[in-house]
Amino acid sequence: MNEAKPKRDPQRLNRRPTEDVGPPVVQIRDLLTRFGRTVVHQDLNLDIYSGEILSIVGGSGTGKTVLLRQMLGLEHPARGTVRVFGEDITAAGEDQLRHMRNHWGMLFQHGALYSALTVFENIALPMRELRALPEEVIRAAVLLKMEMVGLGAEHANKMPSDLSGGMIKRAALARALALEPQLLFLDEPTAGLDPDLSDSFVELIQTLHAELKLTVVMVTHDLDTLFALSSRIAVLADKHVIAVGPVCDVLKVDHPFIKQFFLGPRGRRALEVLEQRQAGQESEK
Ligand SMILES: Nc1ncnc2c1ncn2[C@@H]1O[C@H](COP(=O)(O)OP(=O)(O)OP(=O)(O)O)[C@@H](O)[C@H]1O
Repeated sequence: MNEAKPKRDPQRLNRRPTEDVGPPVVQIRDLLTRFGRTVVHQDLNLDIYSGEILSIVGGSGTGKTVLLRQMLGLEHPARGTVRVFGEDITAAGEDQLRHMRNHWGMLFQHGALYSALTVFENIALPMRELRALPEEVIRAAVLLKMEMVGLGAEHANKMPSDLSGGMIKRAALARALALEPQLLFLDEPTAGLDPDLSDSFVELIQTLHAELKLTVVMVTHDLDTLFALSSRIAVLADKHVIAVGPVCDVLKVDHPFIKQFFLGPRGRRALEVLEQRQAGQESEK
């Protein structure tokens, strides 16, 4: 069980999921992130294991997006290491990073699709950038990805501006899955979707996570999404990870952010939904 007080022992901070899941897919050690005089992360440690959905939560400006960008090698910390699949990406060159990114998928909240490209071309883009795949392979793969995310082939030649918000998310997810990544990064995946679309997108992520055996790293403010998807939650506060674990463990940590975020009216409502869903699953067994 993690405690709220800052501590130096990364192993205690990063208790693994109960089953043996091998070495971490992402391992962050002693991270220091600074912008000018502002320190965003200090002594931040985090391990993310194969096959889990790890959600990062924290107050506004606590450095969730920056942390995600550091895992992608898009930003570099002032100190510390970020290893992805064992490679220290803080020390990797651009060529190596480009190669490594072929094993990751990313779904960003903004700029999800290129507005000047059709849905087909958007999803094909990562495959074309490899410059190694014949056109018929790309075509078949794009249509397969579209099917996987529930987008019919009739949408292939549409422009993003012709799609609904939910369809844009699905197309962006298809593009994130284009190169069959083992690791998927999601930044606010359900932001901007109404509750029904949000629920169906969460179900889609659940299905793909199970079928493709993905490891997922997600940043979200949405408690329903968080509770529905997360294997574990990492809470960012006081410049580092103050708690990480399954939601039931994190809720026991005595920290003002955790109380306010999870145990306010919205948090309680989302927890009730989670408990009802779990009770339903138990009675189905
Ligand atoms: N390129 C940059 N230059 C200067 N400051 C930056 C830069 N990028 C991020 N910051 C600062 O770092 C802090 C963390 O930013 P970040 O966007 O990661 O927060 P966040 O936790 O994702 O917040 P939110 O939940 O509001 O999206 C903020 O104070 C932000 O202003």
